[in-house]
Amino acid sequence: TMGLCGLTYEFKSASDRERNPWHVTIIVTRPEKGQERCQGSLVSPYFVLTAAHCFHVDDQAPWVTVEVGPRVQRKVDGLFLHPQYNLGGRRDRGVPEFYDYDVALVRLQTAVPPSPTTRPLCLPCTEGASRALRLPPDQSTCDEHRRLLLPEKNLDAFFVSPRGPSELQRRPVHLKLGEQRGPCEADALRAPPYAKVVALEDVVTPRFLCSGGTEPYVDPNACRGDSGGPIVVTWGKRYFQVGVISWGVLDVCRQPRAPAFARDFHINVFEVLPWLRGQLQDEDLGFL
Ligand SMILES: Cc1cc(Br)c(Nc2ncc[nH]2)c2c(Cl)c[nH]c12
Repeated sequence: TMGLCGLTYEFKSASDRERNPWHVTIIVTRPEKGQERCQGSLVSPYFVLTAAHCFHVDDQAPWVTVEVGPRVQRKVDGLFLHPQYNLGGRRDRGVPEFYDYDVALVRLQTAVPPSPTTRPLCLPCTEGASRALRLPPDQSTCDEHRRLLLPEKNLDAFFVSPRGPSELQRRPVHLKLGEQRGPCEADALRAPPYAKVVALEDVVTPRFLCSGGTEPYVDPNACRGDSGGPIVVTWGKRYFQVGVISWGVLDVCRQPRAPAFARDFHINVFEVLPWLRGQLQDEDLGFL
């Protein structure tokens, strides 16, 4: 059974890591090619969930390290990209970068034991999430988790951006799951790389959640370096992962006044559950 996922220390003097103990940074150092950074979330003692586009098909586990704390880097012994992720899969339709199924799991060489600064985020449709939602056994179904965690309306959520060596900043966003979903998704075609795309469905698939824009609130935008980080929703005092940051329309993350069509797209964790279940079957998470 999963320990206490999505639990934080939020007292006044708590550190950024005590408030976001699931947050990790992934560092890919390719021989003669420099470094690439992404964010990720601890989802079990051995596994980190991130974006598949953080890796190239020929990347190898020894080139990847996971920073679980300031100056604490862990080695990796496995990279598992979603089998349906294929960045070049729709070039024939004018889509230079196709981010469908943009998720990956990174296996650490040694387990990260739960501590005040390291603790997994709750994955929906697991026993740990049911306990964190305080659901009785008969209501502990994946459909019930989805109904509670992803209601069809504008939904408060947040992502975490590293700001400086050991500072983590929560950025509040609104997932457009109600009637604003259509307009949010439609802005995908304003992304310069998608100028030649004919049909919205060629870029935005049912796997995506959409955030950003200025209505009803001005949402911050993710930076490319935020890719792979979790989109988190709160239930009571516990935290759940509903998305993985994938891509955005404009790279305007540090500009204070982004245009209303600057949207960000995230992979919906509920849409990749069969893959998560398969990859994490030995992690004792108790998938429902
Ligand atoms: C967070 C994030 C990731 C990626 Br990958 C980007 N790259 C991109 N988006 C569309 C096509 N390519 C962007 C951009 Cl652009 C803004 N934010 C991004």
